[in-house]
Amino acid sequence: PIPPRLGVETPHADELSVLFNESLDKWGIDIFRVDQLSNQHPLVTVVFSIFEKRDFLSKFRIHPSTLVNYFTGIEEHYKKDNPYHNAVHAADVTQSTHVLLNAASLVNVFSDLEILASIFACAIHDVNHPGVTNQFLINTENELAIMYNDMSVLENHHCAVAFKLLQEPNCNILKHLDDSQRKQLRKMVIDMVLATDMSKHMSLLADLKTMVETKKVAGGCLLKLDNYSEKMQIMQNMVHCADLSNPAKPLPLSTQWVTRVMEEFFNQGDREKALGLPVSPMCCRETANIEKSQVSFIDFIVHPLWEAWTELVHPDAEHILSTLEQNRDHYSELSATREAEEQQ
Ligand SMILES: COc1ccc(-c2ccn(C[C@@H](O)CN3CCOCC3)n2)cc1OC1CCCC1
Ligand SMILES: [Zn+2]
Repeated sequence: PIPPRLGVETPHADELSVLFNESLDKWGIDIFRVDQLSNQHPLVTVVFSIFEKRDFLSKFRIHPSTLVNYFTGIEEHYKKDNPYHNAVHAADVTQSTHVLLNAASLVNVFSDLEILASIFACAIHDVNHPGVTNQFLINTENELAIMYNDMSVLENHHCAVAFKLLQEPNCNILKHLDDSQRKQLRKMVIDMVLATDMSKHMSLLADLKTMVETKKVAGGCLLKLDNYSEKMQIMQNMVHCADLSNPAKPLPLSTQWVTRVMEEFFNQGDREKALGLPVSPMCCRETANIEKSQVSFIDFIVHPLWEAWTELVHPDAEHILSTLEQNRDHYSELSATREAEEQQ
């Protein structure tokens, strides 16, 4: 059976294809509207549409129904009752990376296989996320922490689940890649997904800054990426940027992500309290200052990363960095007024 266009059955197919025709390649597509219009299959439809746009079905000889089967399986393994780490987040990171890959200074930098690996890595990067942090799994001696010896527990799990699902019937989208391509793709996906572990953030950013410094000296061209590790560094930072892109999206989207992530963190805080464990930072619903936390998250983590990325792909990400800076000022003003109110 030929799968439906856009990869999903929905009464809103016309509206959804108009939305994709206008905004699939744009920073700031309303991914929450994609979730609604796709009958709650945001990841399948985003991946299907990107693969079609990039002609990956013919380039890699992927049958449409195999693509739909596999990413429907992946989507089902994203926990729907996670407020944040669910299939909408996966669709958001995937579509965001699709846009970043279109930067003029990245044209001809990546091969089709590297682009396939990046899109695939985003789609699966948080699959079967339990809605709690690595630290929580370690503190509660969760079976996943035991399985992965406390090392990048979530990220190892996401990768393993994704590759295991490839072995389900009619799900092997990599069937027609040759052995070398499949081995290369598997390594690239593992390298990118493991790099989404926030504990790797500082070293990833330091390497990116070094690369930007040397690139500036070498006359600003990115094309001279001759080894795997330099190319992978850029791909890892690109996916990490997309994973931390919520504060850099138009404000109406950014605020919805803040509400969702805080609800997930507060649920974790409730569980820590019930277990008599110390409540993790920003996870206590009674004391958290949401706006203030966003300002520090942006100032210490997100802005330094996007500043480095913007320099690397100059001038293609300027508008993203300025949106981030405007949003930061919005949260900062909000937190100042909230503090003033609390004084009265
Ligand atoms: C839109 O804002 C966010 C979007 C995504 C995230 C995010 C995703 C994964 N992580 C990694 C944490 O799961 C791991 N941390 C280790 C420290 O304890 C808290 C948990 N973080 C965080 C965001 O904001 C934070 C929550 C309040 C301000 C900062
Ligand atoms: Zn993520």
